Amino acid sequence: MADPQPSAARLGARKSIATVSLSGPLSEKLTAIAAAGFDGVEIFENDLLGTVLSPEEIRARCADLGLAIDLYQPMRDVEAVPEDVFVRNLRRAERKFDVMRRLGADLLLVCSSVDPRALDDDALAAEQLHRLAGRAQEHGIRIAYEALAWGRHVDTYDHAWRIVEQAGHPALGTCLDSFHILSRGSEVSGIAAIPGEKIFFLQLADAPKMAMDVLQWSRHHRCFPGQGGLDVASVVQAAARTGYDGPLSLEVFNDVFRQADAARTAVDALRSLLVLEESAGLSEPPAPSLPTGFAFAELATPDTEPVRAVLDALGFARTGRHTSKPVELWEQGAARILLNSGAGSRRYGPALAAVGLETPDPAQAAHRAEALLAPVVPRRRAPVDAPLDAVAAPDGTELFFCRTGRPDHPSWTGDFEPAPATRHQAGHVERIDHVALTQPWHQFDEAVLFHRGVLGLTVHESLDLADPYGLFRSRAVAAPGGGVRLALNVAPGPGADGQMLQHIALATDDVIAAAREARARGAALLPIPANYYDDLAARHDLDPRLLDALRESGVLYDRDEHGEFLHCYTATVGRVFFELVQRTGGHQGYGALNAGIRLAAQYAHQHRP
Ligand SMILES: O=C(O)c1ccc(O)c(O)c1
Ligand SMILES: [Mg+2]
Repeated sequence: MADPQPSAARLGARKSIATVSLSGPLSEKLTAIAAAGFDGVEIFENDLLGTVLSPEEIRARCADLGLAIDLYQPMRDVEAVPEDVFVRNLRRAERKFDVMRRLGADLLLVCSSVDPRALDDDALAAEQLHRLAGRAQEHGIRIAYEALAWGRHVDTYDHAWRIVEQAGHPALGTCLDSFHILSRGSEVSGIAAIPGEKIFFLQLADAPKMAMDVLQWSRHHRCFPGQGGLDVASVVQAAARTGYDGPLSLEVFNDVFRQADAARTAVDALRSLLVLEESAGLSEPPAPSLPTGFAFAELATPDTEPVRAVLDALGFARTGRHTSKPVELWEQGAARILLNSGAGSRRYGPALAAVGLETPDPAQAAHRAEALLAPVVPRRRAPVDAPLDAVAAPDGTELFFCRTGRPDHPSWTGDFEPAPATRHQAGHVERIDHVALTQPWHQFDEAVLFHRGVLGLTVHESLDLADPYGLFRSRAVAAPGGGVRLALNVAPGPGADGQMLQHIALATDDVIAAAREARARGAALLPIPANYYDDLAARHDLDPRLLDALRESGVLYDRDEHGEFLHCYTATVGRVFFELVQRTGGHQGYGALNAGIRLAAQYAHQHRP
């Protein structure tokens, strides 16, 4: 769990979150929300109905935790109904006013009606909302009217605002919700027409672009800003320009977050608001110091022998030994692999434990990471070790901000002394091309936002990859220039052995030669089915000699408008495997088209008779 840093959260606007966004009982949600560093909450009615705490106890709990109750919600199906129905609605409202008095809440969200009895009559809607606001005012309560994207007659924010304007009551304003606005494709420029003091509340949610019914989309797939495909910052900016100075409040309905750990989700949520504020130009956290390359990848395993054998076959040589820890440095070209036998698990075998990122300004990168609530890795170093700043990514991988071999900064390589060389570096490997990290399924969105926000990496489109027992998502995050590329994959489900495999892709100048030589030196490379090459011949107009060479060396092939991508894989050791890749002509991909072949081949290899 991240160390909450409320001071960072308190910069900029006040920040709130709707209790519906998190898992668990209300009391645990409130604890998680406060621990992350939020200023306030929207209490969702269902959370109140389902708790044994009385409204007074919820009020006291929030006060103890330093949380304001910014909103109570929702009240549904109020407006534009026949008079007898409306009279009953007013009676319903009185019950809510009473609960709110006991809670100490003074803002009630009313969402546009989905009642089949509601009439398409703005004047009636305005008149009835005016009466409701009058009643509310007697209790010191204000009403924020929100257009649901699937409202029966009112489904856009500008329509809701027109009704609020027509009603003309001081206790009636509007609530803007970025999901409803952006899911309908509404122009955010219209927000400028609303006086800031009539925007009573601002709710924020993102969502991946999906072609589906908007109600289902909203109720299952909302995510925190920066995790989906909507331009939430444009809504924040537009609202800020009106003079709106209320809280930025997250309201996310999401099947995954409803199950995930609330404390962790709350930190993820607050991080999304911090990144959003920066994107909207409302705050300036320390700027990212964009990584330019990989300094190293560290594998942890008590039993190093199987990995040493693979590294040796790939042409790496052991060149150094840490002066105070059981860690070996293996090098080839600019690719550096650390083998740490003082960590890792005997049960699962070798695993990727850490990645070193070449960073122009490591201290700056660490300041940003801290400001964005990244858990800082405690320095467990010997007195002589170079000071290294590191943070833990959501999957536990430690990310070190490094400056290797520069005179202006201590280099981690200074902690290594020359080791008796195993052999000469002999392969075609030039550097680390990318690292693929498998994420637990319920932390995927968090991981994407973490790498984008904390490291400043660019997020590429989400892909669906098929393996024999599942379909899972994959998203690349990369630094401009491509010096650092990470592929984030969702762990396939339990049906696919549920393994959290990770891999290190090594850039070569000649992958076919590299594969042949690695095999000759005893590497087990992943066999690729002949059917793949028959199909490849049909898909691409390849030189028959190249096709033969690919087939013979087990190399996969992909191509885009920029160039080619040739790659092959070693067998898996523990939880890791290596990939050899060759890019030509500025190819930017990762061989996604071949991922299904690779996964099927890995499955077959693992279950070979
Ligand atoms: O899904 C809903 O019903 C719902 C309720 C209240 C909101 O503020 C909202 O945006 C959606
Ligand atoms: Mg809403």
